[in-house]
Amino acid sequence: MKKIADRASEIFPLKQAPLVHCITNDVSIETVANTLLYINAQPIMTNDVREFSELFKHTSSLLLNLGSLSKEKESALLMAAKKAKAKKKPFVLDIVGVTSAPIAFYLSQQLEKYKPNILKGNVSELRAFCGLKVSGRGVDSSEFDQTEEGMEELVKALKQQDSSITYLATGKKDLIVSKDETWVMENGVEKLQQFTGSGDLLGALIAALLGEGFDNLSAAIFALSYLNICGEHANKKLTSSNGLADFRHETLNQLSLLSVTNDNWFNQVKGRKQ
Ligand SMILES: Nc1ncnc2c1ncn2[C@@H]1O[C@H](COP(=O)(O)OP(=O)(O)O)[C@@H](O)[C@H]1O
Ligand SMILES: Cc1ncsc1CCOP(=O)(O)O
Ligand SMILES: [Mg+2]
Repeated sequence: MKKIADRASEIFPLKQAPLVHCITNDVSIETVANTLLYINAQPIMTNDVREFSELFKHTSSLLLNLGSLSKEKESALLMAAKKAKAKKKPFVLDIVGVTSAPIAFYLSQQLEKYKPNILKGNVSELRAFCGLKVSGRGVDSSEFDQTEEGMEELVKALKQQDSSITYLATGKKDLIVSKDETWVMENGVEKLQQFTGSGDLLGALIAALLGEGFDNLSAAIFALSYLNICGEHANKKLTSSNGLADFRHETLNQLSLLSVTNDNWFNQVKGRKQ
């Protein structure tokens, strides 16, 4: 952790302004694009497969998000994943909604075969992905899926998935499972669950770090910790007259501020390797 912490102060804002191609959902698309700009990455939100050949010559990484699916988006997601594998372009797969959307679930299984660097979702989505019993519905996770036994069961199931992929399950505690290492991370505040797109923008942060050249595990740990510590700082700034929209606004503000005002932000990370 000490070695990682030494590098953390220099990560944000990103030095190389990676261009991140995002195929994401209609709900949080603007938040995702702005998130990338706030950390000095560049977003391009393109679903049109006719543009992919040219676009892939210029992009640093790719984000695929299964929220608000359509037939057209399904084809774009499959085509982008296929191209990413062929061109060795790093990509994140965010399996939004697989808990209760059978088409998204089937698509997540197909897309996994193209070997995303990171496959992420909330704890309920990752449980559904692994075929475990779930209480979560829609796109949100359930606290009943996050008991100690439930989390242990999920770690075991993730360890049996594809060992070339790093899996991230988010919630009160976050699990990162890669071939050789399992991490349990504990930053963040509950309010992060109460604005739509917090998971989606995390996917974009990870994709940006992959585009900047970070390895899978470092990209997951740095992006997750940065977002969650931004949320903690935002929460501290709120008074009783602030609502959840202010929390959202301040968390997004912190994406461009935290690294500048707290160059030792990584010392605030709570997490451990199992
Ligand atoms: N109860 C919680 N306490 C602290 N942090 C949380 C909590 N729930 C979610 N988070 C954090 O919020 C971010 C989004 O996670 P989550 O809400 O699980 O994703 P999604 O929006 O995809 O459902 C993650 O960084 C996660 O660690
Ligand atoms: C509400 C909603 N419906 C389809 S996609 C979406 C946004 C999901 O965002 P997140 O996964 O970050 O909660
Ligand atoms: Mg999500």
